[in-house]
Amino acid sequence: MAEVESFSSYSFTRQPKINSKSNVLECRVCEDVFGLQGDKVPRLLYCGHTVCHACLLRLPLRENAVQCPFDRQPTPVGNAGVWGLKKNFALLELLERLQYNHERGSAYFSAEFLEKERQLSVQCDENEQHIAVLYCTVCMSHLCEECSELTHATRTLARHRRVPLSDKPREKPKCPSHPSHVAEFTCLEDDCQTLQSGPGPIMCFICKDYGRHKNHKHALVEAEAENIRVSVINAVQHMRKFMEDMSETVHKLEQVVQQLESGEGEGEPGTADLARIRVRTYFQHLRETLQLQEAAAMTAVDTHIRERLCSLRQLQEDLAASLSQVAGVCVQCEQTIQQDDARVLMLSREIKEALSTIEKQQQQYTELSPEQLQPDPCIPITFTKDNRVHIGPKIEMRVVTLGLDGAGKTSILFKLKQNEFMTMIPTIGFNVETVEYKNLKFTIWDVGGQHKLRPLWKHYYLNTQAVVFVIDSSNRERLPEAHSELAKLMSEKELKDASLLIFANKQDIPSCATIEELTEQFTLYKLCCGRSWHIQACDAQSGTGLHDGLDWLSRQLVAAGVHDIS
Ligand SMILES: Nc1nc2c(ncn2[C@@H]2O[C@H](COP(=O)(O)OP(=O)(O)OP(=O)(O)O)[C@@H](O)[C@H]2O)c(=O)[nH]1
Ligand SMILES: [Mg+2]
Repeated sequence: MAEVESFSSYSFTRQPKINSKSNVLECRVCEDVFGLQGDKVPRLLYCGHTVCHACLLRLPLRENAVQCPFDRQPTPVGNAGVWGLKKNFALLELLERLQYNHERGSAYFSAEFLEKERQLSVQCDENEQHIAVLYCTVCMSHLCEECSELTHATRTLARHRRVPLSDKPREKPKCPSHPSHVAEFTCLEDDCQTLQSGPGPIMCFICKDYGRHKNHKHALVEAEAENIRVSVINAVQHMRKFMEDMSETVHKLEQVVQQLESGEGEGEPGTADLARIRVRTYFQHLRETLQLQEAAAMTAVDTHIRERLCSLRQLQEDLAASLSQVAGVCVQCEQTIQQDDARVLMLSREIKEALSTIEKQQQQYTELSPEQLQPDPCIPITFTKDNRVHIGPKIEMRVVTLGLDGAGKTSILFKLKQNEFMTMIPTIGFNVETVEYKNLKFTIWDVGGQHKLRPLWKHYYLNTQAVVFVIDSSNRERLPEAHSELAKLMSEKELKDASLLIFANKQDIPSCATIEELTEQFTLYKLCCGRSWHIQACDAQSGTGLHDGLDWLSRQLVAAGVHDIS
């Protein structure tokens, strides 16, 4: 007994190790801690429950058997009575180990441990200003360290078993219908479980075997509560994991905010500043490039003006000289006709020479260009997409028309040039025409598309600003062939900067492939990735769509587009 005492009434200053196990080391009938020998030795019943020797002695014998106080299962005892029942050796071993540890125990409750107990925020029963950390299982009072020492100072009270607050023994519930009995069971029937009013699902053995829960499914209160605890612990673990994840995200957010605002290290710019710097640098570069382009454009215009003024002044001077010469000859002629006959004859040779010079000058005058004869002070300016300036009435564009034989290339060219649709013969070699449209002058090279002529296409690539690829949309069988030729063109280095206009021709023929079908079949978005391209439905017979195609082409060359300029 002395051993048990020394084990159960340890000071609050000891480690909680033994204590935290003590609830499994108590006899659940008398709530005294089991002993290694004597009255408190734990003995096993047939049903598996363990009861101390003293409590077993108090149980009534029925037909030479003791009934388990928990589940009323009988355990036969022989002539030796309860002395003959087996000791619970596993428990004894555990007890021994704990006791050994305890006797060796030099450790004390750590400040950290006491702080944990304080966090339960239970008031000390002796002094309401204090926070309890212990529970006296005899006085059933909650105590702080100080009050525990003060109130349990006497020799008898010092033996009271005090456990950390978190190890306070759980109270056994009483049966609501039979308050003198412990409610050991809980009913598992749905109706009893969900019952809001009334006695509820917990019950004693009387209710279970004879009363309102007779034949109901049931479980031990302890086991069921343990199940609930396990599921709550799982839920808590789940929540902790959730909290960890959230904290991690919050931490990441913090880091990102910091990196955005102030960068990785001391004095380093954050990503926000870096983005601003990039924008500023980009526009600074753009301004510098624009300034250079503006200067180049200005130089081009100044040169044009200077040359123009120079030639105008030269013409002015030439004409003024001719004018005075003609006027002089006129005067000379008028004076000559006033002279007498002999003098007129003498001067005739001189007059003839003067008139012949004037005739030559007149001839030169008639040979002057319309611009020289009808000078226009306007300076027509067009800006190209790369911000170059074009001075003159028409901006020129070099275009090559390619596609399979019979696609309608020549038909399109002649429709654009002469607005005529003629039955064409296959092109052997090429046709070249200039087509003027708004303020553009297209030089269009139409190259024969027959298989044997295709190796010659490459000779037309140099300096080509745009490729017009013509497809016969009505000939579905040849679409794969057209696709393969277009794919080859797209891989040509010399054409890498050229714009691509695809004319989906012969749209007048029913059942021809639509723009959407061709875009998909030719995988145009992939094939023409990184290049300016456009697919235009058209038919060379009526001319529908052809000018839309030219408009698109002009927009690839001219900055503001022909609509804005013309
Ligand atoms: N219905 C219809 N027929 C067209 C159209 N365009 C061209 N054609 C006809 O298609 C045939 C071939 O036209 P071409 O212009 O010679 O074809 P191409 O692409 O120049 O052929 P090659 O010179 O051999 O490369 C001719 O009979 C044209 O009349 C169109 O839009 N609709
Ligand atoms: Mg042709």
